[in-house]
Amino acid sequence: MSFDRKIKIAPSILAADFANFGAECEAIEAQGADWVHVDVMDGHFVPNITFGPATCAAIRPHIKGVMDVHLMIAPVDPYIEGFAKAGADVITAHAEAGPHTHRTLQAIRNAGVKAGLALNPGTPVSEVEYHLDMVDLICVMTVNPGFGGQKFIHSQIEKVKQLRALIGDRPIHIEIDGGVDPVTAPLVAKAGADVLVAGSAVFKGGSVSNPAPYGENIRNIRAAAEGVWA
Ligand SMILES: O=C(CO)[C@@H](O)[C@H](O)COP(=O)(O)O
Repeated sequence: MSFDRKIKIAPSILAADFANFGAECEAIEAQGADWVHVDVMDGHFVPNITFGPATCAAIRPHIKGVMDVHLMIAPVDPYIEGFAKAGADVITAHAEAGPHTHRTLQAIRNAGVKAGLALNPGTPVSEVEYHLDMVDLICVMTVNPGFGGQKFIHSQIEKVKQLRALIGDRPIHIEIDGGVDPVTAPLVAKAGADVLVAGSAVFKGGSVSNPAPYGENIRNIRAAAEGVWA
């Protein structure tokens, strides 16, 4: 997985057909998705339950590109190895998931996977300051984690700007997760984000048997985000 700062669209399969994940992953990649974002929730760290490493392993053969696994679970450390073995390219843990973030990031990298750190909307940028040498991605939650289809929290744009200034030239992705659509994508792209996770705004109007809307939705988000540099 090489590093670049081009806009990458990462559809969240939280908004996909849960009975058809493999075909959904193939459909979004065929329609232009750059990464596939996989939301793992435990009903404890967040008030929703999705799936675990077995589901990730099952969908892995259906993903040609990057499998971006977002762990909304606590504790997180006992499960890192399982998600790495399931074929994750990136594993993102939450700064709020436990007291030993540095150890968690070490464990992710030791498992041979790129390490991501997610910040809830109320968590300040200073939380990542002493982890910059340990992260490949910082995920700014622009909704409270747990559910798709929520409203984008605008206060997080300032956080993205602060992060961009803090990161400087380091090869660290800034990922945005929650409420991303063609209206909010340019706001976060301008602030310095490069990976845009979008669930409802990608999957709306389409299906495995009618995937063209996925392509149109992805193109619209990408064009809106890239438009800020035009
Ligand atoms: O992690 C989460 C929610 O916890 C996100 O990945 C959402 O699934 C994004 O969904 P939309 O806001 O784009 O519908």
